[in-house]
Amino acid sequence: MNASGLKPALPGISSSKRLGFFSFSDGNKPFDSKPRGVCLIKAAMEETQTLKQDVNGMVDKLANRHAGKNHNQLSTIGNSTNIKWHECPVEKIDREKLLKQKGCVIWITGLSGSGKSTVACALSHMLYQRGNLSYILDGDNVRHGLNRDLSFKAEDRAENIRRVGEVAKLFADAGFICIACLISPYRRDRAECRSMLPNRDFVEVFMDVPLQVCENRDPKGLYKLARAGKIKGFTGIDDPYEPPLDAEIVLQCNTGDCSTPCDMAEKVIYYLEAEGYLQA
Ligand SMILES: Nc1ncnc2c1ncn2[C@@H]1O[C@H](COP(=O)(O)OS(=O)(=O)O)[C@@H](OP(=O)(O)O)[C@H]1O
Ligand SMILES: Nc1ncnc2c1ncn2[C@@H]1O[C@H](COP(=O)(O)OP(=O)(O)O)[C@@H](O)[C@H]1O
Repeated sequence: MNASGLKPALPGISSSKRLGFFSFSDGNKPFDSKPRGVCLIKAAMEETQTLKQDVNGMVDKLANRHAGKNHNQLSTIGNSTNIKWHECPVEKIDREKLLKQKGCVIWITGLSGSGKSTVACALSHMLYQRGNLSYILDGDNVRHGLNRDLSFKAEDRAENIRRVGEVAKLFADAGFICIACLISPYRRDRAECRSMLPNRDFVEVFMDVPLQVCENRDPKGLYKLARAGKIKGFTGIDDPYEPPLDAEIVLQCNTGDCSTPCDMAEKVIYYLEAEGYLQA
C-alpha cells in the first residue's frame, strides 16, 4: 500500500503511473519525472496513431484478398457443422519475420527408450542457445493432460497422434520449431500428421535403435513389466512398431555404438539450417 491507498501495480512503479503521471522509483531513489512523462505520453499517443494506421492497412489488405469471394461460406468438419474459418491480418509469415525463423514440426518417432525425449531436449537447448524458439510436445507429458483420456489401444494411439499433430501444426503456424516426440508406432498415423502441413514443414526423425538396446536401457522398468506380462500391448514386445520408410533424418544407434544425444541433435540442426528454417 502507498499514500494514496493503492497497491503498486508493479514493483518500482508507483500507482501514479496508472493515474497518468510517470513517477518511477529506482529502488532507493524515488524521483518524479512529470515533464518527461508528458513527452512520453505524447510519444505513446503518436505511436498508437501509427499502430492504428498499420492495423487499418492490414485489415484493408485482408478485405482486398477476400474481395469477390463468398464471405458466408459455411463448412462441416467432422461433427462441427456451420463453421467458418476466420482470417486475421497478422499471418504466419509476419510472426516468422518477428522470430527470425520458419515454423515447422520435427516429429521424432521410435521405441520407448530409444532416446526421443533426450534428443528433443538437446535439440531444444541448442536452438535456444542459437536464439531460435522451440517447444516440445512429449507423448508422455501430453498424456498427463490433453490426452489423459487415451489408452494404448491402436485407436487411442491414433487419436493421441492426431491431436498432437493438430497442436504441433498450431505451434508451427505460430512460427515455433515444434518438436513432437512420441512412439507414434503406425505409419498411417504419422502420414496423416505429415499431410496436415506443407510437405517440407514436417520433418520426420527416426530413432533407429534396436529393441535390444532400448530394453537394456529400460530407464522406467517398463520393458521388465511388459516381459513379465504386467503391461499388456507394450510397443515392441506385444504391440507393433512400424519403422518409417522415408524419414528425412535417421539417427542410428547400433548395439554398443551410439552417438551422443548432442551429436544427434546437431544433425537435426544441420538439416534445419540447410533447409532454411533457422532464418526468416
Ligand atoms: N503399452 C505401452 N506401450 C508403449 N508405451 C507405453 C505403454 N504404456 C505406457 N507407456 C509409456 O507411454 C509413453 C509413450 O507414450 P506415447 O504417447 O508416445 O505413445 S504412442 O505414440 O501413443 O504410441 C512411453 O514413453 P517413452 O518411453 O518416452 O516412449 C512409456 O513410458
Ligand atoms: N544417445 C544416447 N546414448 C546413450 N544413452 C542414451 C542416448 N539417448 C538417450 N539415452 C538414454 O536412454 C534412456 C531413454 O532415453 P529417453 O530419451 O527417455 O527415451 P524415449 O523418450 O524414447 O523413451 C535414458 O536413460 C537416456 O539417458
